[in-house]
Amino acid sequence: MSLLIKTNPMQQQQSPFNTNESNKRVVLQTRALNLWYGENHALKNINLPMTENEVTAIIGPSGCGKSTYIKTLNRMVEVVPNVKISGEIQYRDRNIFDKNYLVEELRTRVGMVFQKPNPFPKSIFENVAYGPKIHGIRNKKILKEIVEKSLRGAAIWDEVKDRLNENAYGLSGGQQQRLCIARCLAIEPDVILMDEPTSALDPKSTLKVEELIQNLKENYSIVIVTHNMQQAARISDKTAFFLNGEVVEYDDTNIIFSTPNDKRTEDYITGRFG
Ligand SMILES: Nc1ncnc2c1ncn2[C@@H]1O[C@H](COP(=O)(O)OP(=O)(O)OP(=O)(O)O)[C@@H](O)[C@H]1O
Repeated sequence: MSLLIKTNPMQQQQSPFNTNESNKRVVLQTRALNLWYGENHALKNINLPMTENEVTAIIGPSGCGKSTYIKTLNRMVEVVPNVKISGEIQYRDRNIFDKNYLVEELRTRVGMVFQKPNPFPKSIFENVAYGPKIHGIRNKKILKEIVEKSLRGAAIWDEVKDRLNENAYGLSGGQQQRLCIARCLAIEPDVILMDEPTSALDPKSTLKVEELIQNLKENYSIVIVTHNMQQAARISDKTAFFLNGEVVEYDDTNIIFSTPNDKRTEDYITGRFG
């Protein structure tokens, strides 16, 4: 059967047929998750694993709950008034809703990169050093090392190494997004959540960030919300298709984009709706 959307052949080689590879550990496990904004039942009985050192794409039409779900994974969604949540999300061996699990602690492990690059109005250096400083690191030499390592990790070091003291607003949009990824790496997360990280970028910057995501999965587990089907097919290992607050289908990306189980998935990825 021919592929509906071209997927990355490397990923097909790594995980040819199924999602139940015993060698992949689950880093975040969602069980029976429901979320309401007031009366609006936005997430309905979500059960999803997020696998270690893989990219999981969350796809689906506007308003289906993608952003809500990803923001639930690091409890950002709870800043919205009148949010009610039931169910469980396990990060490694802990329930993230456990009263004894501090939100700040969770967010150092589960970092987030937003749709629009949002650097602070500070120097490039200070943007990256900000998180470590908040965590009490004051030693200049250590901070310098963290900043360099994080900028290298976000594939932007060579472009900014001679202008670390310049304001981050002077960078291009694509550079700003990679800087925000560096800022996220500086707190040494385990999981990186990305909410449409390339939607505000031009095609060239998008490609750079996509390449970066592919490299980052060696050391991190990544969850990415994207409206871009080609992007999901290119860079993710697993894909979850959301519709009306429910997960219609979750599987290896090459299966979702070639032989999906559910007609609604096929209709969506072939552009029949959404
Ligand atoms: N802060 C909020 N307060 C109340 N309702 C909200 C809030 N954010 C989202 N919703 C509602 O929750 C549902 C899911 O929205 P969400 O933003 O998660 O969808 P999405 O799939 O990310 O959409 P898009 O692709 O357009 O970003 C929608 O009905 C939306 O109106």
